[in-house]
Amino acid sequence: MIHAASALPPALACRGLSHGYGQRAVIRALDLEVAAGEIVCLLGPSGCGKSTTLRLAAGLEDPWSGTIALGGRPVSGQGRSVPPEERRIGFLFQDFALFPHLTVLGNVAFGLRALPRPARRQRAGACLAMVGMADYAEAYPHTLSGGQQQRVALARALAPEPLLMLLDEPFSGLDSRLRRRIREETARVLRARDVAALMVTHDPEEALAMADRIALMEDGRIVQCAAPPLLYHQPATPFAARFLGDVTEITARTGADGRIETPLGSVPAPAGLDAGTAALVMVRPEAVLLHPAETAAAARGRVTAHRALGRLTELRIAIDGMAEPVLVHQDGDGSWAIGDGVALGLRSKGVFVFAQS
Ligand SMILES: Nc1ncnc2c1ncn2[C@@H]1O[C@H](COP(=O)(O)OP(=O)(O)OP(=O)(O)O)[C@@H](O)[C@H]1O
Repeated sequence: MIHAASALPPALACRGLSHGYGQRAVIRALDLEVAAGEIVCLLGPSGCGKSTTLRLAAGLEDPWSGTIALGGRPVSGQGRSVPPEERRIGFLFQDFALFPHLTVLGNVAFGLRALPRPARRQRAGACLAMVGMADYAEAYPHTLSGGQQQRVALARALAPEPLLMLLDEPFSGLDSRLRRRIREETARVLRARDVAALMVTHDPEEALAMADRIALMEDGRIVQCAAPPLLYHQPATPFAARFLGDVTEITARTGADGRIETPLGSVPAPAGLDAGTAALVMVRPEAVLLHPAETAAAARGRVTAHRALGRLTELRIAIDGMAEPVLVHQDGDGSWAIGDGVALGLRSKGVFVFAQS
C-alpha cells in the first residue's frame, strides 16, 4: 500500500546525491524517493551504481554531496552522518548469513535486544509465523533449505520494525522456480506489514514483478522512474526500451507528411522529429501482427526461426530491406513453421520512436 502523499513523509528521500571511489564519480546528482509503504526497485546494468546508492541510504558510505532523509529525518549531508544502526533500516542481501550458532528464533530475536525477554520471544515468534516458519523456531540454520533460510532472514530484518528495507539482489542465490516464489512471498510480507523497500536488481523481470515503481539507472543517474507498465510501454530513452525487454530496431527518416516509413509499415513521427530527421524506431515483439501470406499488409517476410517460450512462441522473420530479422512473440504454440511466408503489420502499442543520436 502506498500512503497518500500528504499523510506521511517519504520513507527515503535522496536529493542531489553524488558519490564515488577515489577520484571516480559513480553516483551523479541522483534524486530518488520511496514513499511510505512503497516498493521501489533500483534496476540497471552491472556497475551503474545501484549497490552504492543502497550503501549510501544505509549509511555505510557518506555521500560526496547531496542529502538523504529517512521518514522525514535528515540522516546524511549538510554535516550529518547518522550511523547505520540508528537509521531504522532493515537489510536483506544475497549472502544473508544467519548466525549459525543461534536457533532460528534466536536469529530473529537478535535485533530485539532492547526489548524485555518475553516480549522479544513473542515478537520474534510472530515474525516467524508471518513468513511461515513458526514450526522451525528451535531449528539451526544449517538444517534449513535456501528458501527457508531466506524466509528467516526476512523475518529477522523485519522484526525491529524498520522504516525502510534495503534489499540487494536478495534472490540471486536461489534457483528460478524458488526464486519466483520467495520473491512473491517477500513482496506479500512487505505489503502486509506496510514496510517501504528499496530493492536492487539487474533483472527486469524481477523489477516488473515486484515493484510499485522502478527507478532505472544508467551510469550513476536515474534515467526514468515510473510504474512498471509505464516504463515498459512508454520508455523515455532507447536505453530504457532496450533494458526492459526485447526490441527490433529500425533506422529511418521522417517524411514530409510527418510519418516515418519502415519496412514494417509507416508510423507517426513524434513532435520534434521534423521532416528529414533521422529516427530510431523500436518495436516490441508483441507489437508485430502476423497474418497469412496472402493478406494485404504493410510487409511480407519469411519465418527463419521458431522457439517455444512456454506461454509464448518466439519467431524471427526475415524481411526485404532489413539487415536483421524481426523478433515476434505470438500467444500459444504458434501456427507458423520455419520457411512459412507471412504478412506483417504493426500495432501502435509497443512501437517507440526516438531521434537517432
Ligand atoms: N569499494 C569500491 N572501491 C572502488 N570502486 C568501487 C567500490 N565499490 C564499487 N566500485 C565501483 O563503482 C561502480 C558502481 O558499483 P556498484 O556496485 O554500485 O554498481 P552496481 O550497479 O550495484 O553493479 P553490480 O550489479 O555489478 O553490483 C563500479 O564501477 C564499481 O566497480
